Amino acid sequence: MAEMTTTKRFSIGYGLLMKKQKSFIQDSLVNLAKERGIDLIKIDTDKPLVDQGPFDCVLHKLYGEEWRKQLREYLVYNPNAIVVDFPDAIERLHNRISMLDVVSEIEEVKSDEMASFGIPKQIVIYEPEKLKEAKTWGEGLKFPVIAKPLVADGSAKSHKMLLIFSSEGFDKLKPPTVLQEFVNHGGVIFKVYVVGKYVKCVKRKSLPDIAEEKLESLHGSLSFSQVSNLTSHDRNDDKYYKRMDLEDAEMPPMSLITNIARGLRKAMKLHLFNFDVIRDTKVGNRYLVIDINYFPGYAKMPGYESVLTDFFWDVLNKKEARSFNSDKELMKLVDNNGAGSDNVSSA
Ligand SMILES: O=P(O)(O)O[C@@H]1[C@@H](OP(=O)(O)O)[C@H](OP(=O)(O)O)[C@H](O)[C@H](OP(=O)(O)O)[C@H]1OP(=O)(O)O
Ligand SMILES: Nc1ncnc2c1ncn2[C@@H]1O[C@H](COP(=O)(O)OP(=O)(O)O)[C@@H](O)[C@H]1O
Ligand SMILES: [Mg+2]
Ligand SMILES: [Mg+2]
Repeated sequence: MAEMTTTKRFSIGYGLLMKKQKSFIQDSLVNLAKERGIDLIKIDTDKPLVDQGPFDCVLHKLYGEEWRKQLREYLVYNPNAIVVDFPDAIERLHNRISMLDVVSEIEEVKSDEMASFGIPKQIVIYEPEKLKEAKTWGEGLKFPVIAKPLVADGSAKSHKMLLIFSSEGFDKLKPPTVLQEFVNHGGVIFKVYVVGKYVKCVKRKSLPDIAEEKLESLHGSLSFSQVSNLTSHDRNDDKYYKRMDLEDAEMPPMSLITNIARGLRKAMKLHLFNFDVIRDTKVGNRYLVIDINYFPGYAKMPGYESVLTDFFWDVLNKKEARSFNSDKELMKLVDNNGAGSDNVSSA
């Protein structure tokens, strides 16, 4: 025990919105990290980052040019600090097209023998009027479709969705919008949490299936809060979900899930994210990734304190497979400081 005092301590500065601080920075996490020699320290966003710390690592879920500038500056003065994760890499997840594009980048190599994966058919639209002229409605997209805001920046607006059954439903669209084919998936969604090398898959309830026979009588659109109304009354919201035993739902093959997770982690150069997966009821062993979120609600993950503490420890002791601030990446950040260099997309 006496030796403990000589062990090096590490500090992690966190830059998180109030809501995230409340859910993520719990005493149980702070204390466990402390026992492992890691101090979690709140970053004061009203003060320049360079005047704070020094931190061995900066953990954040903050956006905007001002914050990027702060991070860049911090790295210039603290070149050995580790930033989890880089804004350029995170940004890819703020657009529902680039977000899922990455899935096709890893698709071919990783499809399992027993199961395959991909994304639902989708298109992006800027002018809904054009969709009225039937021909533009191309690429074999079939009703019903889900209209999702193109931008996924965490705002309430970016989570507002419509289920569209016929072209009349386009009237309510506020473009730019992604139209994605609705896929029946048995009312169960799999949320896969990724924390560096760690992968955890949990089940959650989702939108109920829409019977084919029902479709002829369905027109226009429904906002998500109304979705349960379109199914027969025995499937109505709570009652339906209570009866539909989540526990009975079969889990996806873990080998497939970990392969996707590893592929995404490497392709996106991100360490902290989750993704939503559904199983296409029609096909059975086909899995579709529908959403990827940066730094999700980890506190909902069983044993999140030890998973995150292990990850911090690995990062601080350089045990994470991928080196963080490799020269190249640091250069990109620093370069971006100068005028005219906009070639920093993570694609
Ligand atoms: O609020 P929480 O804890 O439910 O976490 C949200 C996530 O829920 P999940 O962990 O997947 O169940 C949520 O995931 P979903 O989009 O619901 O799949 C988002 O990651 C959300 O972040 P943002 O608002 O999109 O920036 C997350 O919200 P923030 O807390 O990061 O704002
Ligand atoms: N293509 C789809 N087919 C069926 N259900 C879907 C589809 N896309 C989304 N959903 C349902 O809508 C919910 C919200 O969509 P998602 O893309 O995850 O948006 P968000 O970023 O707001 O979580 C999902 O959790 C799922 O229940
Ligand atoms: Mg989601
Ligand atoms: Mg999301």
